[in-house]
Amino acid sequence: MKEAGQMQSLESAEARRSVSTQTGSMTGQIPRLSKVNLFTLLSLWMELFPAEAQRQKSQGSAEGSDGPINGRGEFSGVQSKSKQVKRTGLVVVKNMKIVGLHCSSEDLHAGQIAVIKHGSKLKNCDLYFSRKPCSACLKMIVNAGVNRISYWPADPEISLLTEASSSEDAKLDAKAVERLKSNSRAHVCVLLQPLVCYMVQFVEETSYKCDFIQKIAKILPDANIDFYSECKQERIKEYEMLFLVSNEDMHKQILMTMGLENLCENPYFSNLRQNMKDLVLLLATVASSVPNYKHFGFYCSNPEQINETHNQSLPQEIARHCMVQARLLAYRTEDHKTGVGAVIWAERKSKSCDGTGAMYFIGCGYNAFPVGSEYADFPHMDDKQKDREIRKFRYIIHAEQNALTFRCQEIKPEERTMIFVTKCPCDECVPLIKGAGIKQIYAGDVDVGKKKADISYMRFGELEGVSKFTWQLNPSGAYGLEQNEPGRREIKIIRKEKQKKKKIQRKEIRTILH
Ligand SMILES: O=c1ccn([C@H]2C[C@H](O)[C@@H](COP(=O)(O)OP(=O)(O)OP(=O)(O)O)O2)c(=O)[nH]1
Repeated sequence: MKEAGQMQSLESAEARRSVSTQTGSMTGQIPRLSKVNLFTLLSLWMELFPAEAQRQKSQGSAEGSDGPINGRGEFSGVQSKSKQVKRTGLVVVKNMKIVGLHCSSEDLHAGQIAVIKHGSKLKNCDLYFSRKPCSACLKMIVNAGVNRISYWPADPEISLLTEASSSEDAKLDAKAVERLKSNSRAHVCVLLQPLVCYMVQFVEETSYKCDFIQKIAKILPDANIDFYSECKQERIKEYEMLFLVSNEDMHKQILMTMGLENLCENPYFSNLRQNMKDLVLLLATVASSVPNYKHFGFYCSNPEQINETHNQSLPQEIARHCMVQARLLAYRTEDHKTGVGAVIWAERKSKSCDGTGAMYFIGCGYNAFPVGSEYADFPHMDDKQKDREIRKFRYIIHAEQNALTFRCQEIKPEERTMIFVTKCPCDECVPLIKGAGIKQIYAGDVDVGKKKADISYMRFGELEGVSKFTWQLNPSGAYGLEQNEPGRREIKIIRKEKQKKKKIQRKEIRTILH
């Protein structure tokens, strides 16, 4: 209870720090995602990590409609019926910082993976599960001395949503979990906070306006303007099926079997379901802001680099997945105008035991004022403010800088380490990223080449030795657009303009040097 109290007071302090906006949002306030909700959303998002699905797909292990791969070749969240094991996402948090993002694999549950990866370092950590863990995971986690275990209150890891014959084991497991819970020091709880006012509208507005959607709208002006809403509706349906229990009575049954009788009465039950629905809607909205649309993706603009294996990009599905994580992180920003999120992943040479293929988490961050500072300690204004002294730029720590500073793993030179940033890295961050040994950058390119009064984005375009994958229409042209299609024409024009700009820049440099 004490810990829950601490968390509440921390969150309400954060709510007080939300500041009035210059951008004229309808509320006059920029809402921020609470840390509790962010961790919860990331745990759901990890449940959807595509790497394992890909591996299984390539091994041809799809098992029809009940198997892990659904008709669209996507992970449906359900593993084989006989095993009754659901795929689970997990976020490990230490001192309010994310130190691990995991998801279950064919062989291991997310909780078991956390024990393998962190060992005794799990002591005093807070764990956020996308499903209530089973007894096999809980006994090890409790034994490691974790502080809190929070879980998404739908169908647990050992499914209670199955036929009576096989649910006997599931019920026994739920009982064992309750027994472990009552004898453990760790606080095992459902930790969903209602979203702050206007959060959903704010996320909708900013997702639609984000670079990725706007670039599609710009390059393919003839594209169905509703593609974003269509994509969002699809995501909402998909995630509701995965993360909510549609039948209220069945949901109550599950909650009762999981020891949550106190949540089965109204208004608690309806509040719980509403909070769950809001978070699912938010996740779907953010996910559709980096859409799987036509031939858009993260591509290298330099055609000479494309064929070198070192520079090869991740499968688009995984790149998009990591960028959505970065976009979720951006909703924690302390900059009331521009939110930026960054997440760093690395890839081992061989596949690992968890559900992320060979990938593992290095660190993440968002743009914020120095740790421990209070609202009004530092200036918040942008470069439209005449008085340079009260501009934010010299004080705010960038998303990439926080991700690098608070990383929980070393960056190894022999491994492919990748950073996903929601915005083009600025001139302060580019040399940091390169110097840290990061091999690939996935980003938008909206401000590339811009020099603003206090911040500039000149170095990203010129950066060498680090592969850059920006959000664009597949430049290989292998997507079969007609030559006279507007998208193709636009690309050619943009490329020519870029080349012209580069030529002018080079000329300018030469004149300065002489
Ligand atoms: O690599 C970067 C670059 C910037 N930022 C953050 C710092 C600052 O909080 C904000 C600056 O954003 P921008 O360049 O868009 O300036 P603005 O004044 O916020 O907006 P604009 O000039 O586009 O109106 O983004 C990062 O986190 N990483």
